[in-house]
Amino acid sequence: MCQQTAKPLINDKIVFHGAGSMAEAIVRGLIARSVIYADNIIMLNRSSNERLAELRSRYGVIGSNDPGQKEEYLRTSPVIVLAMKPKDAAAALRSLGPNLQDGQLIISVIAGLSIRTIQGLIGKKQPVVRTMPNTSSSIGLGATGISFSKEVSDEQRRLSLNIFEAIGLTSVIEEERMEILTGISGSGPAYIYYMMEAMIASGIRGGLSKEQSAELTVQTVLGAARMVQQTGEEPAALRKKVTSPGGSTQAALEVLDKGDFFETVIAAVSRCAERSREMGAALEAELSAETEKER
Ligand SMILES: NC(=O)C1=CN([C@@H]2O[C@H](COP(=O)(O)OP(=O)(O)OC[C@H]3O[C@@H](n4cnc5c(N)ncnc54)[C@H](OP(=O)(O)O)[C@@H]3O)[C@@H](O)[C@H]2O)C=CC1
Ligand SMILES: O=C(O)[C@@H]1CCC=N1
Repeated sequence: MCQQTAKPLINDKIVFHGAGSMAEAIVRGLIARSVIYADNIIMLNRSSNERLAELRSRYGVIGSNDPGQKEEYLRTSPVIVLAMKPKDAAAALRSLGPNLQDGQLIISVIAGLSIRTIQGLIGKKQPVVRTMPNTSSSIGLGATGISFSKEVSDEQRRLSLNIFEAIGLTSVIEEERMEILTGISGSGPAYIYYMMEAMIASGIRGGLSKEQSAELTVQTVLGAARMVQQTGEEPAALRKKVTSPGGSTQAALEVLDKGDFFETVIAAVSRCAERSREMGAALEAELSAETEKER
């Protein structure tokens, strides 16, 4: 008897234009959740054949560096995810523009790059979804901010949400909030890892083995995040429950406060948002310079 296999949620071909850490995190998450067949995912990069071979063997995706094939994939795929570094985006978008067909959906994960600048560099009012995911998408625990250009159809909106909902939480926001979101959830995993690095190092300095210190730190971070999620209590309320008056936690928090921990984190998030805006402004300036040259 012929076995019925469930159709995956996403049946469109998706091209990843850029095949680095963020593209891999999304692809890994999508494949792990079986929401798309691997051979519907095409990964392109600029030059690294070894990287594409690695991705092909790891996930069964299609990866190509052949200029003719790349052009064909970009011309025909209904969805193109822009996943190169901001510094490479202007050149990539300028050469992409003439190949695009009306209605092909552009999804960007590039920090700072606005919808307006994307459409300007492409030279067309293409439907654009601007997102800011994070690398935890690779294990289905991503947090992605999403904004839509007005050209995005309902169907394309649903498709974009399907992609990012499959790999974590999504939050549809006004585009002007994308930079602050980048400061919280796009770059946020790095702050938590940094904190963990410091906690692990202190455990080792205090005589724990590296393994013990790492294991205890991971479980502590995981447990703390789950506590906030599952109890619904505010982090401040949960912190108070750990902190006995005059006890060891209070002593530790006083040291953090001496280093202005709370305001330092706020300053870091704010600098991250500002840096995203600077990167966006640099790309917008490239667009303006080009428009000026054409006059
Ligand atoms: N890493 C993260 O945590 C997050 C990153 N982002 C955003 O994702 C984007 C990518 O970051 P990340 O994955 O870390 O970067 P990586 O450096 O890991 O990857 C960049 C990729 O882009 C490719 N590339 C460069 N130029 C072109 C081009 N012209 N055409 C096709 N591919 C090209 C590179 O190919 P090659 O190696 O061959 O040059 C490489 O595969 C950035 O814009 C960043 O802002 C967003 C959220 C989180
Ligand atoms: O560091 C960066 O620019 C990117 C954006 C968010 C996370 N990484």
